Amino acid sequence: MNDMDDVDGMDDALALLLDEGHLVAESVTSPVLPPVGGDSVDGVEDALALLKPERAGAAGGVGVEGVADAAVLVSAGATGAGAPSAGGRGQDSDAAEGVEDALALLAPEQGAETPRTEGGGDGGGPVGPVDWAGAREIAAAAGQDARPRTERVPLAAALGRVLAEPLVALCDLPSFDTSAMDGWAVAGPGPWTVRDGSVLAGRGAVAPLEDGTAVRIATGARIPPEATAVLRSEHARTGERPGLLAADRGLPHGQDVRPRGQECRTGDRLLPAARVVNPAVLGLAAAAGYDELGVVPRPGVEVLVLGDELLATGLPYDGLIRDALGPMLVPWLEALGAEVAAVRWIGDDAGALRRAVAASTADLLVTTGGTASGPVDHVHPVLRAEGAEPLVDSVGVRPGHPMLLARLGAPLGSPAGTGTPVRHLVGLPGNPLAAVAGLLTLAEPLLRGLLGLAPPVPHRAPVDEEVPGHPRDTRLVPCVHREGRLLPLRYHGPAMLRGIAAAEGLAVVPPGGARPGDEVEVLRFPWTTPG
Ligand SMILES: Nc1nc2c(c(=O)[nH]1)N[C@H]1C(S)=C(S)[C@@H](COP(=O)(O)OP(=O)(O)OC[C@H]3O[C@@H](n4cnc5c(N)ncnc54)[C@H](O)[C@@H]3O)O[C@H]1N2
Ligand code: MOO
Repeated sequence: MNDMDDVDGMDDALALLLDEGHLVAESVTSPVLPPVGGDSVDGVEDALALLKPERAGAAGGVGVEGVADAAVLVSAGATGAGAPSAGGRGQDSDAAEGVEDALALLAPEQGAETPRTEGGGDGGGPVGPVDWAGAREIAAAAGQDARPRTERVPLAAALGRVLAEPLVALCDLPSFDTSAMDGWAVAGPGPWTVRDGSVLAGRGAVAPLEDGTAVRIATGARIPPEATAVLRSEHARTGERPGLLAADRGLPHGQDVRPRGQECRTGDRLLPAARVVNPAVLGLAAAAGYDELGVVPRPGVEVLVLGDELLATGLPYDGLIRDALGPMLVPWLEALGAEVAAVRWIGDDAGALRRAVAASTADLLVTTGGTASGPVDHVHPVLRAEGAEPLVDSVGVRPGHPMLLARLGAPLGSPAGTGTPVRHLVGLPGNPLAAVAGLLTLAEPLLRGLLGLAPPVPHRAPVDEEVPGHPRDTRLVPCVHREGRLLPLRYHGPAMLRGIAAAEGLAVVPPGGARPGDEVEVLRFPWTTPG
């Protein structure tokens, strides 16, 4: 049992906070956490990242902790074969690879910056590894390159959509001179002779008001022609002389009259294109005469979930596990503005994957799993067979580095020639946190581009504590905000979901890590409010 569970009323997210920055050691050695066998490769890399300052002679305890962490990780991996809860088979080889990877990272030439490759590559060859920021730029540009389209939807269906064209006033606002208050419309200086009747909101034309006269008027009613001001009821004196109205203060010309066109004139641009329609925009559009709005069509997305090991329901058994990505990605993609047309469970069948890719008419295909080079990792071979153009093929980011982006040809059976829509495929790694990293690194900028949205203004915040980095790659770490500072969460291993489920976003930790107080970018989740 996790001792955190004992703390009554503790916020779920806070319960996941890292203690004293022991990101790596916590996930491997803590007696209250299950051992994490499969993460030993990443773990060793992370741990060795901690060694670097020590080797470079940096002062402080980080390097010392790093040494301990690295030793713990290597021994955990090496002895893991005998510990069923640590993953059982495969531990020895994981550990060996881990050590090799780790040693490779220590070599000076390996410590060099990941080369940043520009989009296009040399004659369509693999484009990668690309650094994290570069990958996002390529994805955004790929989306922006797609042909802009517009569809008209009724106002009630436009919430959350993106304006495809500027919102232009279809009428003056207000569309007639309007009384801003309940009281009397008056003509000229007082006192005024009161005319019979009342002018109410929503009524048709009213007779002109003669100089020296007044008529009762309601807020929102049309100002009678020739009226010069509105006298509020509470400022009026009546009864001093029958039928005569006076003001208890000066009444400037135009007082409490909203003149026609005060807010806008017909044809004025009220909002630029590419604004997300929120409830206030709907109100403005309605006031300005709109019954429907021209919005950018939601990019159509198909999700192809790969892997023979996946179950749709029930408890894991016999090496089978629950599909965590189908249930997570559909609403997440929709929150990013996509319309998910289908989720298909393809298994590890290369032929089925190729047929699904070839036939799909979606703007974006998102695959999960199968991005690496294992015996049943079919994404790369299928893309090659389909003649797809790789735009990004692996990214300098942890987790998620095998993620990829490719431009696809026309769907099967589509007429040759003009009008062929551009289709893209984002390949997400199978490990769930790695898949989220791919979603936010490649799919989100691509979708924003397809929607005509500019890249978001980066949100930055200082980290509350030391966050270890990878020596060459960016790290994406689940985090929460507390009092303006970012706290990284534990359970951040590539195969884990606990951290991300409690998180408000992913902290973008630069190569080498972040020191307490360093500002880092945060990729906020669509459902978290700015803070
Ligand atoms: N020789 C190497 N092997 C691996 C490398 C590498 O660099 N060299 N990278 C590792 C990393 S990092 C990742 S991430 C994975 C990426 O692998 P794939 O994209 O091919 O994913 P799979 O092998 O299909 O699955 C990985 C892992 O995730 C689980 N998974 C897959 N789909 C789901 C799902 N829908 N819901 C829940 N879990 C899922 C799957 O069972 C595996 O455990 O490759 C490493 N290997
Ligand atoms: O760490 Mo992998 O990069 O789990 O995606």
